This record gives sequence, C-alpha cells and structure tokens, in this order.
Amino acid sequence: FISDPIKKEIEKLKHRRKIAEVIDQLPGPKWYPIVGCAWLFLMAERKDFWKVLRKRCDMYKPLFRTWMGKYPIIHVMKAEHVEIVLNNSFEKSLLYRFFIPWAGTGLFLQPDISIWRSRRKILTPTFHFAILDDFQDIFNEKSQTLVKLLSEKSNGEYFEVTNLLARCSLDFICETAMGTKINALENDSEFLKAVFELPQLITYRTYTPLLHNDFIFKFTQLKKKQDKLLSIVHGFSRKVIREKREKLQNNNQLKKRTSEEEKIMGRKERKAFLDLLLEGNTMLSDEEIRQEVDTFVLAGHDTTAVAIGWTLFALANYPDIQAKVQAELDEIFQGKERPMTPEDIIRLKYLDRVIKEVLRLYVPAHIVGRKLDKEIVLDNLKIPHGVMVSVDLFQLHRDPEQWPDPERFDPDRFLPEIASQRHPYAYCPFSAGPRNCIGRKFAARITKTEVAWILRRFNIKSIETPQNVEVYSEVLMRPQNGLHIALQERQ
Ligand code: HEM
Repeated sequence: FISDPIKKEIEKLKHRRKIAEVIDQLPGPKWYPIVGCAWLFLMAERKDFWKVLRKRCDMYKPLFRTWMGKYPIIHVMKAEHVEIVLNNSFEKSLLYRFFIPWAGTGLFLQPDISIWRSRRKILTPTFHFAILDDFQDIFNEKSQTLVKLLSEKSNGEYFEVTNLLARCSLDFICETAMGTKINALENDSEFLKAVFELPQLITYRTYTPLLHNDFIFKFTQLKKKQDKLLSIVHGFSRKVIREKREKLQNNNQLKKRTSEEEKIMGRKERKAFLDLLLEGNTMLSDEEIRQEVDTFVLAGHDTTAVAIGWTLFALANYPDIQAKVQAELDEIFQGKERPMTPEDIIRLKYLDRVIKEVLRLYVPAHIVGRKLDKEIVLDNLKIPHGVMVSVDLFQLHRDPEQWPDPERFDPDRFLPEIASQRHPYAYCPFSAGPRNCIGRKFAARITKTEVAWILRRFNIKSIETPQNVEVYSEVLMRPQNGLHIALQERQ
C-alpha cells in the first residue's frame, strides 16, 4: 500500500542512517544538530580558520569525520586512501555548488559523467603542447611587462607582490582562453575587480553555514553583490563570444586574408581556446562555450598566480636554491635578454624540481572535495556510496612516511630515482584520477616562464619566512597578508 515516492524516501532515510552509523565509528570533533561541526569555525575569527583546520587535522589524522550540518564528510590524507577516493568518486562535493553561478556546469563543475566525458574530449586537444608552444609569445610578452613594472620597484625596498602576479595571470588567461587583451597588469577594469572579488564572496558564503541555504541567501546584500559581479563577468565573456562569432561569419574573407598574411608574415594566426571551440565542430551552444571559458578563468588565473607567489617566496627564503636556479638560467641564456623558447623550458630541469617542491609544501588547491560513486573500504571500514570526502592535499604532501623531514624544502625529492620510490598518489597538486587538472601543463609553462624572467633579472628577498608566514584559505592556500619582497637588479 506504500506509493513509490514514499518507498524512495524510506530507502533514502535508511541509507542516511547507515551512513551515520558507519561515519560515527571514525574519530572526529563533537557535533551538534543543525551546525554539525561548524561550531569550530563559528567560534573562531576568520583570520584563524587555517589554524582551526590544521589543529583539527592534527588531533584526528589520518582518517576522520566531521559533519557539515546534516551532511557527513570523511577526511583522507594517506596516499593509499587518496588513491581509492579519487578513483571512485566523480561528483564534486556540495560546497562546490557555490561556484556554479559563475562558471555554470563547465568542465570543473559538471555533475553528469557522460556530458563531462564528451566535454573533456573536446577540450583536451586545446591544451596540446603545440598550442602551448603557440602561446609562448604571449607568456614572454606579459612576463616582460611584469619585469618592467618590477624593475621600477627594484630599489631594495620591500613591496607587496601578489596583486601584480594575479594581474599577470589574468592577462595570460584572457589572451589565451578568449583571445582578448585586457592589459590587467597596467590598467584597472570592472572585469578585473569582479574576477578578484568573486572568490572572496564565495569563500565567505562557504564558511557561513546560514548562507548555504539558497532561500536565505536570496534575501541578502551578498546575493545582490554577487549578481552585480556576475553580470560584469558574464557580460564580458558573452561580448567576446558574440564578437568572435560575428568575425567567424565573415569566415571566407577572413580565411583568405589570413592565408595572405601568413604568406607575408611567415607564421600562422595564433588561436585562443575560444577560437578552437567556436571553429571546431563541437556542437556546444554559445552559453555552454561561455561556461567553459569562465571555467578556465576561474580555475586557471588565481591558481597559477598563487603558485608563482609561493615560488618567489621559496626562492627568496632559500638563497642557495635561488643561486642554483640562476646558474641554470645563465647557462641557457648567457646573459642575453632574448625571449624564451619551448626548448628553453625543457632545459630548465632544476627550476622544474623547485616548482614541484613548491607545489608540495604550498599546494594552492589544498583540498579537493568529492562524493563517493560507490562503496569503498578504508582501513577495513566500509564507507557507503554518496558520502562526501575531503582529500587533504596539504596533509598528504607532509606525510613523513612518504616525505622524510617533510617541512624541509628540498627540490631533489623530485629527482627521478627518488620520486620513483614514493607511492604514486603521495603527490597530487593537480589532483589525480579521471578529474585531474586539465591545465597542469599550461600552468607549468606559465610558472616556469614567469619565474625564469624574474630570476634572470633580479635577486629576491622576502619579509615572510616559512616560520612567520600566516596562511589563509580563500578557495586556495595563500599568504594572509600578501607577500612582501625586495628586488635587486643582477649584474
Ligand atoms: C598551479 C596551477 C593549478 C593548480 C594547482 C590546479 C589544480 C587543480 C586541481 C587540484 C584540480 C581538481 C579540483 C577538484 O577535483 O576539485 C583542478 C581541476 C581543473 N583545473 Fe586546474 N590547477 C591549476 C591550473 C589550471 C589552469 C591554468 C587551468 C586552465 C587554463 C585549469 C583548469 C582546470 C579545470 C578545467 C579543472 C577541472 C577538470 C575536470 O574536472 O575535468 N587549472 N585543477
């Protein structure tokens, strides 16, 4: 006599009870109805959230549970657990949904596995190394502008650098993803301000359980502000797509002119990701393309800027390592101011190891949140499907079993003969498994080019040290008060 919807609800309730029974076998902080374990954050100041995260982890690691309101979360940080989770979860955890108003269900947030598969297939070729080689000119040009701006500050005085780095990364992404110059390094714009403010607003919402409820959020000033920022960001990408479409409609003429230009200039017209999506037979609507372009801006600009910031911080704090990178650069460039080529990038082997070590200790995306597709077993405990899991990459990269003396900065941990002895999931700054970062090679290329340009020209010092730097989690792991560096022109 029970109708199907009621049966379904009963099944759901049973499953929830099963999850609760299993989850509460794991250690974790005390939880209360409605807030779950969020009281830990409600009792702390925003600036101390990072410390709360770390303390909680130290108390219950390596496998524990928390409750976010009525939702249980499992926290994993051992390589063998991370491997199981990342290969058995497709959907992102619930907190990611706050980014959907910005980037829609583009690749990063796509919940449907078959749509995701076809998008990933369409987008992967746009990151082919030949296309990255085409972008090398842009990376050189922007890095040179950055170096010029930095040289105006190279009087030995300390200054805050992360803002300039974020602007430079936004320039890279806009020109490579959309084919549009915004000159963020030199000019302010509404778009730039909106792209910088949105992550702050979304993080605030994430850490405020009351605002998780869409109905409550709808009536807040924060929602009004979010709508305003989104209309700027979406307005910008829609305009670029519209203009590119119009240009494509004059295709024949354009093709003729382009091939004539190619003959004269001796090179092909460079294509941005957006051109490749519009020109290829992708069957994506303009709105779907807009979501993918916004996804690249969201996932690509801040991550790389933060990674570059931490790289400068590390080089400033380890002068002997800085000198070794400079020696490698001098050997390749022999003091000449010439642009960097893709071949130079391959030759920068030591810098490559330095950046890898930076991404170990200062992993920008320090947490990856997933929802289990199927039941998994961790330390003999069966965890049912549907449970959210938080993969703590910060802690994973500090596991002393995989990383002896984990706090020591040592790029040689990435020498092939040493790296091969580690668990394959001991190092995942770009996540791993099917939903790993599509932009990792792109990110590596930007980071190497920009850092190389800076180190060819300057010696760096920093006020912040590994001991005194206050860390802050605003979507990414970043220095709370920015990074203050001083530059000295090299002879
Ligand atoms: C140092 C820089 C970067 C880091 C540390 C980084 C890290 C990550 C991580 C950890 C993920 C997995 C996130 C998750 O599952 O929750 C991811 C996914 C992704 N990243 Fe990156 N990323 C970087 C640069 C980039 C760049 C430059 C782009 C694009 C231009 C990009 C585009 C994406 C996309 C689209 C995804 C989603 C992939 C999918 O679900 O199939 N990332 N990234």
